Amino acid sequence: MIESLASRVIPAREEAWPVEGASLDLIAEKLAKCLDACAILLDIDGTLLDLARTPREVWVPPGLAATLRTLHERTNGALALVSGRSLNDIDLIFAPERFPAIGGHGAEMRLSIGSEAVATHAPPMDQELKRRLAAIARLSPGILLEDKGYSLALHYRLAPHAEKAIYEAVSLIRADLPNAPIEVLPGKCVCEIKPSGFDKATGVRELMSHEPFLGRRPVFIGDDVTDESVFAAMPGLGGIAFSVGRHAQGVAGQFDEPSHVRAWLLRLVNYGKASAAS
Ligand SMILES: O=P(O)(O)OC[C@H]1O[C@H](O[C@H]2O[C@H](CO)[C@@H](O)[C@H](O)[C@H]2O)[C@H](O)[C@@H](O)[C@@H]1O
Repeated sequence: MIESLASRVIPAREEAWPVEGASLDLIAEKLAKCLDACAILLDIDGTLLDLARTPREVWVPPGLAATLRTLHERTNGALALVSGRSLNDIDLIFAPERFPAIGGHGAEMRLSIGSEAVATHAPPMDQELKRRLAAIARLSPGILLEDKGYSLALHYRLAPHAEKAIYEAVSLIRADLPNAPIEVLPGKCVCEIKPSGFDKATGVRELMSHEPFLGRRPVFIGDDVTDESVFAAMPGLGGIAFSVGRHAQGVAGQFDEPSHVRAWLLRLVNYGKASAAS
């Protein structure tokens, strides 16, 4: 599957495709010339948006939605958000904008702004299991529950001392249910219990097998452990990846923080304008 997709990658004008070791600025300049052969894939929390104390407190800075909209147009619709959040949540954050997206770490996918989710890889989580996991929040004030329907996330950014106790409590519940098809996904101050069998990389591979993404070179930016599967998938898809806030295996470059990602995306848009005019 990976090979067949890679072999269908548009051999993007070689002079335009960024070379290894190039500066982020030069990469933006080169990518701007071949956006019609690229797919732009962007993680949300910690990549596009600054991290906030709680999931509800994130904020979309002025200009970001317009930048994403322009990139969506310049790639003929091949821009997608790739997130651990549910599609519903993504839409609330970016409202009134809507973008193609992979939600729930690959549980859900929407191929175009106007379409509904085309893939739902996860049935609702068993209610009894959810109740047991939710009770873990009683361990300490400050532990927040995020119910995504098919998964449950326990956030401890406001109760960092509770991290060990949360993971221990989750392990005990899992030990009780050795055959349950679930896995624990550690994120930034969050412990998520999700169905096994998919991740962001499976979501991205599936997305890239559909129009308008099919045959394009993906450019992915992500910050978290949960983005590493996508970093690893990029070479097989003929794409490149960038990390945020830390070095990661196999990435072509690193941004220090989300505001640098936003500024780089804006440069990409502006370089694109300049090359369209010349
Ligand atoms: O894949 P992403 O788009 O990066 O989403 C990952 C998780 O992001 C959210 O949690 C994280 O961001 C919150 C807001 O900044 C922060 O308070 C929390 O500590 C982080 O873990 C979201 O709530 C999760 O569902 C996503 O899986």
